[in-house]
Amino acid sequence: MSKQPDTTSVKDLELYTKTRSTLITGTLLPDKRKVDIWYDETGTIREIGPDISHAHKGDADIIIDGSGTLAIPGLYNTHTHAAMTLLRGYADDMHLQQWLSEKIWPLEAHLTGDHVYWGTKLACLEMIRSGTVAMNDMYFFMKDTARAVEEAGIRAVLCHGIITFGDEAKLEQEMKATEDLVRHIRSQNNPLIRPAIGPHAPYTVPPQHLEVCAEYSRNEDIILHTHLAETKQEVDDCQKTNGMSPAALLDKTGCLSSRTVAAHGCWLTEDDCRLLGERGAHIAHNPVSNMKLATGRAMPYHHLSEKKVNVSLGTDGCSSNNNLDMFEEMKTAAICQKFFWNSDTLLPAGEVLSMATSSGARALGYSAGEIKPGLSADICLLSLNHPSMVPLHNPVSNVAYSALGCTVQTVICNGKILMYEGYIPQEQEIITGASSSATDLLDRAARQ
Ligand SMILES: O=c1[nH]cnc2c1ncn2[C@@H]1O[C@H](CO)[C@@H](O)[C@H]1O
Ligand SMILES: [Zn+2]
Repeated sequence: MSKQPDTTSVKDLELYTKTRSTLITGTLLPDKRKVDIWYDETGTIREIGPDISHAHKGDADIIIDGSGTLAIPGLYNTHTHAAMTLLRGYADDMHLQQWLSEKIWPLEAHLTGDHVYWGTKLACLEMIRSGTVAMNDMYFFMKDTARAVEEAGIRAVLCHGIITFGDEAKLEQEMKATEDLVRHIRSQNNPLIRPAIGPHAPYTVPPQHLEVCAEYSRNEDIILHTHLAETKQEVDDCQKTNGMSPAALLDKTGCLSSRTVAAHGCWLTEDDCRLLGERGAHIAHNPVSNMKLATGRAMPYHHLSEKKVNVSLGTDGCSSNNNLDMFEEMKTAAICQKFFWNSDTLLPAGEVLSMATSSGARALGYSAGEIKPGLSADICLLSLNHPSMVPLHNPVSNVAYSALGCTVQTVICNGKILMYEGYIPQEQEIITGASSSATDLLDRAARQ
C-alpha cells in the first residue's frame, strides 16, 4: 500500500529504516525538466519522466512530494578525515608542517576508537545535512569509523592512514591494521562500505614502504588513497631525496593506477599530469583546505583535464576546512581556479557539479553519481523556496555558486531516506555525544 510520509510531524521513523520502492513526484532536474522519479526496493532508479506517477503509484511503498524541489545527485566527498570534526577549530592559521607536527599529530596520539566513532557520527550528520552521500576517508581506528558510517547509511571507502617514517616495525603494525580493516569490512557485507589502503603521503611513507602498499592494493583490488604534491616543500624535498617528483615516485613504486585516489595535487607539473592521465589515476581536489593552509598553488585543473585525468572534489578534514559542506567546496573550487590561473572561463558551473557527483562516484567505483535509470538512487532534493535558489534562471549555476548545504531538504542514498524534509533521526544525541567526546579528547591530552 502506498504511504505518504507525514510531512507535518516528521515522527515517521519507519521511513528511515530501509530502502523501499519510492516515487518522487513533480521534482525539477537541473536541466529544468519537471519529472517523477521511481526507484525500486533494491534502491535502483527504474524510471524518470514527466508524469509517470499514474503508472507507478501502485508499485511504490513511499511517495515523496517533490514539488518545489530541485533533484541533484547525492554529493561525493572524495577526500576526508571524518573524525577530525572533533578537532574543528583546535588549531587554525598555521603553517602546514608545523600545524601537523606541533598541534595535530600530538593530539591525535591521544585518540581512542570511541573518539573516532563519535567524530565520524558527527561528520556523517554534517554530510547528510549538506547533501553528501559518500566519502573517501583516511584516519585511525577505522573499524569504529565503519560502525558510525553503517549507522548513518552513507557510502564510504575507508582506509587506515599509514605513516611509517621508514620504521620497519611501524610498517608491520600499519599493514596489520590495514589487513584487519579489510577483513572486518568484508565480513560486514555492506555493499556501501569498502576497504582501501592509505599510505599517508610520499613524505611520511618512504619508497620501499610505498611498494608494499602498491602491491597490497593490486592483490586485494582495492583503492589506494594518498596525499600528493600538496606543498612546494614536499615536492622540493622529494626531488632532493629521490631525484624525481612525488607523482613520479608514486609511479615508480607502483602506486599510480586506476585504483589511485590522490588528494591535492597542487604542485603537479604538466609531466606529472600526463603520467596521472596515462595511469588512469584520480585526483581529489580540496580547494578550501589548500587555501586555508596556503599551499601556494592551485591544482592545475587545465592540465589535468587536458590529460583526461578524472578530478573529483573533497573537503579534507575539519581542522583544515573547517566544515564538510560540499556546496561551499564546489563554489570555492570554481572561483579558486579562475582566480589562481587568471582564467574566467576555467572550471564552469556544470563541470564543478560533475566533479562533486559523477567524477566522485567514478573515482570511488560506485555505479551512482547521476540521476539515471539503472543507477543507484543517490538523490538530494534542494528547496527551491530558499532565497539562494531564487530566481531560477539556471539551476546548475545556483547549485554551484549560490546554494549552500542548508538548501538541502531531503537526502536519499541507495534508495534509503537519510534525511526527510530537514529531519534526521537521533541528530541531538549525535551532537551531544560528539561534543562530550571532543572534550574528553582534550582532557586526556591535558592530563599527560
Ligand atoms: O592536509 C593535510 N595534509 C597532510 N596530512 C593531513 C592533512 N589533513 C589531515 N592530515 C592527517 O592525515 C592523517 C590521516 O590518517 C592524520 O594524521 C591527519 O591529521
Ligand atoms: Zn587530507
